[in-house]
Amino acid sequence: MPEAKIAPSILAGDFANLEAECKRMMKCGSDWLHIDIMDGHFVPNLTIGAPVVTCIRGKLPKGESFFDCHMMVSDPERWVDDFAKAGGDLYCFHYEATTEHEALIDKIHAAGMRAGCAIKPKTPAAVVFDLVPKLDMVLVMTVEPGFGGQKFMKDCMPKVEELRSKFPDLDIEVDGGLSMDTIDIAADAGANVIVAGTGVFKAKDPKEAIAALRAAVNKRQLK
Ligand SMILES: O=C(CO)[C@@H](O)[C@H](O)COP(=O)(O)O
Repeated sequence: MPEAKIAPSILAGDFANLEAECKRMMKCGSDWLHIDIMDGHFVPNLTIGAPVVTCIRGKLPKGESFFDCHMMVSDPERWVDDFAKAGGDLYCFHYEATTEHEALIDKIHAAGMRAGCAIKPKTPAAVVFDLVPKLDMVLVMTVEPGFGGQKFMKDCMPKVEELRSKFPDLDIEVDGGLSMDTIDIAADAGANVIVAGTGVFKAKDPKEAIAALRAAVNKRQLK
């Protein structure tokens, strides 16, 4: 299983102070920054677009901070070049948002980013099996995408188990409701990239929370 990566979701941060919030998470030991892009169409919520990501990238140099862009958008092909220019490192589109998966992955790679594919809770893991050889990551959503602060859906774990047993070296990300209460279930299933918004930003000590999430994934790797 690849190494643990903890990716705080800045959706749970203070959007009026994004630079400070991102730097705070990096100082607290986060590996990646998870950036939730919502278009009000693919999901019933609106967040930020490439201009905001460009501004954050201006304050956090590439190479020192990894931007994991979760594209909850219809027509994900449309934004690839903008997010590459904005300084995105990983462009994770939703399987449900396109029919041209392979072409999109090629486009993301050609733009210089890693490619991820996310699946919603009701989408079976098998839809991505044939894409995995081309992908850098699969994201198994553990809530319906659209909002932070929702309850972790444990019944998505068989999909993580299925993916981990077929693809031991794949980065498998989980996102939604991850905290110290739920991390062991996700880590035992085989997830190694952990997105946590509320669980980190609202923790009494975010540094401790990040370290504890990482320790839970590492503990599973030793089993
Ligand atoms: O993509 C999403 C929601 O659609 C997530 O990234 C959430 O923003 C995670 O927030 P918490 O559930 O950890 O508060």
